Amino acid sequence: MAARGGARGCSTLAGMPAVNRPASSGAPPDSSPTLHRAAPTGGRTPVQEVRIALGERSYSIFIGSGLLGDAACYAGLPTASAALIVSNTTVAPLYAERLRAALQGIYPTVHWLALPDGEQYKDWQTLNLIFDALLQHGCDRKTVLFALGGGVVGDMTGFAAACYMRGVPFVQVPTTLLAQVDSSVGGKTGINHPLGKNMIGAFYQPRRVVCDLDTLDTLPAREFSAGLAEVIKYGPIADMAFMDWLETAMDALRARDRGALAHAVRRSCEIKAAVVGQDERESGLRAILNFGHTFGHAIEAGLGYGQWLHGEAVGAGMVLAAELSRTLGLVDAAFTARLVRLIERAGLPVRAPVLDAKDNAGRYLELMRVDKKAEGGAIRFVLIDGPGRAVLRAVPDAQVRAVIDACCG
Ligand SMILES: NC(=O)c1ccc[n+]([C@@H]2O[C@H](COP(=O)([O-])OP(=O)(O)OC[C@H]3O[C@@H](n4cnc5c(N)ncnc54)[C@H](O)[C@@H]3O)[C@@H](O)[C@H]2O)c1
Ligand SMILES: O=C(O)C(=O)C[C@@H](O)[C@H](O)[C@H](O)COP(=O)(O)O
Ligand SMILES: [Zn+2]
Repeated sequence: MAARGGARGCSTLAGMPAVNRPASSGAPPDSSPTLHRAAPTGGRTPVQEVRIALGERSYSIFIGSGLLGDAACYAGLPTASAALIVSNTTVAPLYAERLRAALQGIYPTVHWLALPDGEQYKDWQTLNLIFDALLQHGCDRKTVLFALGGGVVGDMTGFAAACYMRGVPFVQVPTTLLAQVDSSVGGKTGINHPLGKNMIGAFYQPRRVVCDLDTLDTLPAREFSAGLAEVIKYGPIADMAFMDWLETAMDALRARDRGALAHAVRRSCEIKAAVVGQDERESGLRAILNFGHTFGHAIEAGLGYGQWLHGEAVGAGMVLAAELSRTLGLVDAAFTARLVRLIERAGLPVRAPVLDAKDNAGRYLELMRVDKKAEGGAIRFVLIDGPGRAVLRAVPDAQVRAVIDACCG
């Protein structure tokens, strides 16, 4: 499929069997260990493994309870004389010691670094702290980086790994819901620019992803809701059965029920793995993962990074993108109402903020013109082309303006 402007049905996962079969099938063998665990005890969920099939860059995503401190999760990774755990000032005190203890039998030296916490620090200056630490510790080109934290730490650590000595291995240990269901998987790494979100970066895959569901217990409710936005995203773009399930499981998810969480993280990772496995560098299909993001990134940059959380901006952005799809006749009002209700039930804002009191729509359009999906000055939106199907399409400014005017503030 080619996600190019205009035509219906050009960017869809519907009917693509790869999305519905476990991503583990067909993956080439690698050095990932198989985690053998006894039946769950003491409320623990069994360990699940999702494979992302990218030829020699294939890797496993482990999902379960108590994984962070389990050395078995890190067996079979590249050998090195040192590892560097990159975290932040909030997550490091909670979890860095547990990860360090698990890694100390594997790497002779385990260094760690805590970056300042916040989206506003996803920039060059903070990225440079990782290079400073690597050089000050005399880290060589085999050093393995471990990203311990949310999407900000993960995106920056991955980018640092892509750049340091032109590439060192890295592992994602995501501790937010958003990072477990989305940012730790698929190899998009990078930093923000004041003029545009994630504008500087690289596609660079981790060697493994270890999702410890227990870490979500300490996540603030607002951050948890933000993560739910990226979970909800997978329904309208790829899997309406998952959206049905989310409608029944939303209360359990928000109560952080382990079983519900395990299913949400696994299914999200399966869908993302299937998409990325077909289009690693976003030449087409992968753009569907950007549903809600064209508007969402404008909100983040327009308000100033960190004012609205990424997931909050994506939640309101999905409402705008769904409404745009409706005005173009791609979905009906019942579908958009259903999606808006689900986003609301996740504890997310459904009305986008006003970015400019004088010309709000003009400001949105200005910010969206730098979106990475734009071509020749035309902004291209991920639209819902019938429930469970997404399409990438340029839309005339006047229609975008009308939706912004109707849905903001
Ligand atoms: N690479 C990708 O494919 C991709 C996908 C989606 C989002 N992203 C990026 O991810 C970022 C958002 O990630 P995020 O939502 O994880 O935000 P985040 O990394 O800022 O983490 C959210 C907050 O929760 C704290 N935190 C993390 N884990 C915790 C825990 N277990 N207990 C208590 N506090 C914890 C963090 O310190 C932070 O304050 C954005 O920069 C976004 O652009 C990237
Ligand atoms: O993995 C992808 O592809 C995504 O689009 C996932 C998004 O949730 C994520 O926010 C991503 O970082 C956005 O990518 P960008 O290329 O629009 O910056
Ligand atoms: Zn996102």
